Amino acid sequence: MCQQPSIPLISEKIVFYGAGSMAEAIVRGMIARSVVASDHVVVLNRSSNERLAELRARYSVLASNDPEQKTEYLRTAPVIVLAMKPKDAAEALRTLGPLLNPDQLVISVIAGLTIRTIQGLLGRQQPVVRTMPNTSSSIGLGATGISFSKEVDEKGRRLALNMFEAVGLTSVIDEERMEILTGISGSGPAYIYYMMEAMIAAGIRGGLSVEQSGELTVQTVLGAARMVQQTGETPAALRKKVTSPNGSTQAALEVLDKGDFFETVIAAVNRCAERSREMGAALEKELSK
Ligand SMILES: NC(=O)C1=CN([C@@H]2O[C@H](COP(=O)(O)OP(=O)(O)OC[C@H]3O[C@@H](n4cnc5c(N)ncnc54)[C@H](OP(=O)(O)O)[C@@H]3O)[C@@H](O)[C@H]2O)C=CC1
Ligand SMILES: O=C(O)[C@@H]1CCC=N1
Repeated sequence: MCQQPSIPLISEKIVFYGAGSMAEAIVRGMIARSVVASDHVVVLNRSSNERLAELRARYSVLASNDPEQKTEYLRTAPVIVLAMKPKDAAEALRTLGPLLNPDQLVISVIAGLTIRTIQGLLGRQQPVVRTMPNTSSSIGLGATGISFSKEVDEKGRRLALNMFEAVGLTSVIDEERMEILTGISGSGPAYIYYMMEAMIAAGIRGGLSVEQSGELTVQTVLGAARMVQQTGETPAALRKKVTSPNGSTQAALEVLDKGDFFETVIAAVNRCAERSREMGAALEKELSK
């Protein structure tokens, strides 16, 4: 694993095929860290011109919905990032396949979609990088799992790593582990936000102002994560330091345990992984159509 090393400038043109939250998070993170010039980033979507205008205004990237120009970008870009929803991926890949030449690197951020299915839908053994980033990439604090198809050469590996190292931590993993990684870090921000929503609501119900409860919760989550990172102590050891025998924290944790908090979180992570597999299986079925 590595985080925020000095990243060389990426000189290749990168086309984002899909221009939603995840594409924007990566674009924003890369541009904020100046690892790519904005005129080397192209964003394409299916139909929303307003969205493309928004991204153009925010990041000075290139964007187009003109069918001929779209085709030209896809035909020539050294790197194409697949960033549409799983339900839209099959059609997009079938259209993309015939446009590609063998050197173009395809990087997917799509949950569940396997390298085998991507190559099958493209109809060619394209070099493919399967990733699972998260939206914290937008502030350089992403966590991205990465797997490579055997066709990806050293230059392609380095390029993909540079992209995601620029926006946070990267972890190269066997593709079979991508679903469980999705359960931890791909979807993980949502669990933390949900926990924060509940803490903020509790504070407000107890009489704190919305601002007070929000600020205290954010600082608490930030401080807890930094403590784990900076002290090198385990979350369990740090938890014990907060928990005085028979004190208030112990009382709170007992309530969480009554709700089977620990096993519930594990079940949620596992269900996320299972759902990713289900989405992958649905896309794999597209191969026989
Ligand atoms: N959001 C997250 O936290 C994470 C998401 N992911 C993955 O990222 C992918 C995108 O998710 P997210 O950004 O949230 O989705 P969004 O709904 O925000 O964006 C989807 C984008 O895909 C575009 N699109 C749809 N069909 C096509 C097509 N045929 N050709 C080109 N573009 C198309 C849409 O364009 P239009 O608006 O014009 O229809 C839109 O710009 C998903 O596969 C998800 O699994 C991975 C990790 C984390
Ligand atoms: O919910 C989803 O399917 C995507 C994948 C990881 C985060 N969001």
